[in-house]
Amino acid sequence: MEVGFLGLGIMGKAMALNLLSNGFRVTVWNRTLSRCEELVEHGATVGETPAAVIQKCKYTVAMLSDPSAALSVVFDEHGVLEQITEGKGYIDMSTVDAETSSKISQAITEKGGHFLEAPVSGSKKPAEDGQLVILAAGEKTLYEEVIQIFDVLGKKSFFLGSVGNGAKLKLVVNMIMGSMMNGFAEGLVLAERSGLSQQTLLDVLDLGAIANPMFRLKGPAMINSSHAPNFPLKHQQKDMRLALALGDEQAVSMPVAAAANESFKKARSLGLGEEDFSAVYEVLKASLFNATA
Ligand SMILES: NC(=O)C1=CN([C@@H]2O[C@H](COP(=O)(O)OP(=O)(O)OC[C@H]3O[C@@H](n4cnc5c(N)ncnc54)[C@H](OP(=O)(O)O)[C@@H]3O)[C@@H](O)[C@H]2O)C=CC1
Ligand SMILES: O=CC(=O)O
Repeated sequence: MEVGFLGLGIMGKAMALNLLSNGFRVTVWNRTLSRCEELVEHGATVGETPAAVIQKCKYTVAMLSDPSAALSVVFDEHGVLEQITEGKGYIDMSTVDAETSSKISQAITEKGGHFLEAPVSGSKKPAEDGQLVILAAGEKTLYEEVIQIFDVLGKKSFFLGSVGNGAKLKLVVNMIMGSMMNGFAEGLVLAERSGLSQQTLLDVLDLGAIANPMFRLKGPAMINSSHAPNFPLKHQQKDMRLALALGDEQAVSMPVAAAANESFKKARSLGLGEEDFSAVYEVLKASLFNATA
C-alpha cells in the first residue's frame, strides 16, 4: 500500500519509519524539507508539497504540532485541499481540538475526500515500537480501509464514532497526564527539600497502588534534571489549554488542570518549551527554593 506522510517531528519520523520497515511505500513531506532525508535513506520518496503527496497517494497521514499547523497544511497554498478528490483518504493523527478537526473534516468531505481524526496516546518509544493507542473517529469505512496502517503504528485502535470524539478523548487523557506530572514533580521536590531520598520515593511509588509507567520511565531522569524531549513541554501545555477550553464549553470545573497549566506556562516562559514535559519539575523546584530561601 502507498501511504503519504505529512510531518516528520519526533512522532511522525518514528511512525513513517515504522510504515517503511513494515513494507509500505511511503511518500513524505515536512515543512523543513531537510528532515525528509533520513526517511529517504530508508526508502521513502519525497513530495515537494502536501498537495503533491495527496496527488500521489490514496491515503495520507498527518502528524503535526498543533491546530494552527494542522489547518495550515490543509488550507494553505499547495495544501491538502488542492488535491483531495473522490476516493482519497486523509487521516490526521495530530493532537488538536474538536473544532479544528471538524473544520478539516468538512472541507475534505466537501471535496469528495474521506476523513478520520486519529490522535494517539503514547510517546516517542511507543511510536518507534508500533505500540501507540489510536483514538480514531470519523468515517467508519475509511477506518476499516486503513486498519492495516493502524495495526503497524499501534497496539490498539478504538473507533469512537463521529469526528471530534477522538480529539476530545485525547485531550481528556492528556489533561490527566499533565496534572499527574505536576503532582509527581511536586512530590519529588518536596521529598528532596525534606531531606528524603528521591530514589526511595520512586521505589515506594513503584510498589504501591499509584505505580505507573510514566513515573517509572520519567522519574530517574527527572531526579537528574535530564529532560531530553520525548513529549515536548510546549505540546503538553497546548493540550492542557485545549482541554481547559473543552472544560469551559462543558462547564466542568477543573482547578487541578488549571493549576497544572499555569506551571507548564511558567516553564514555557522560562524557555523550557522544547524540553520534555517533565521539565515542569525545574519550575516547581525553583519556586519551592525561592519560597524557602
Ligand atoms: N511527542 C509525543 O510524545 C507525542 C506527541 N503527540 C502529538 O503529536 C503531534 C506531533 O508531536 P511531535 O512529533 O512530538 O512534535 P514535533 O514538535 O517534534 O513535530 C512537529 C511537526 O509539525 C510540523 N509543523 C509545525 N508547525 C507547522 C506548520 N505551521 N506547518 C507545517 N508543519 C508544521 C513540524 O515541522 P518542522 O520540522 O518544519 O518544524 C514537525 O514536523 C502533536 O500534536 C503532539 O501533541 C501525541 C502523542 C505523543
Ligand atoms: O501526548 C502524549 C502522550 O504521551 O500520549
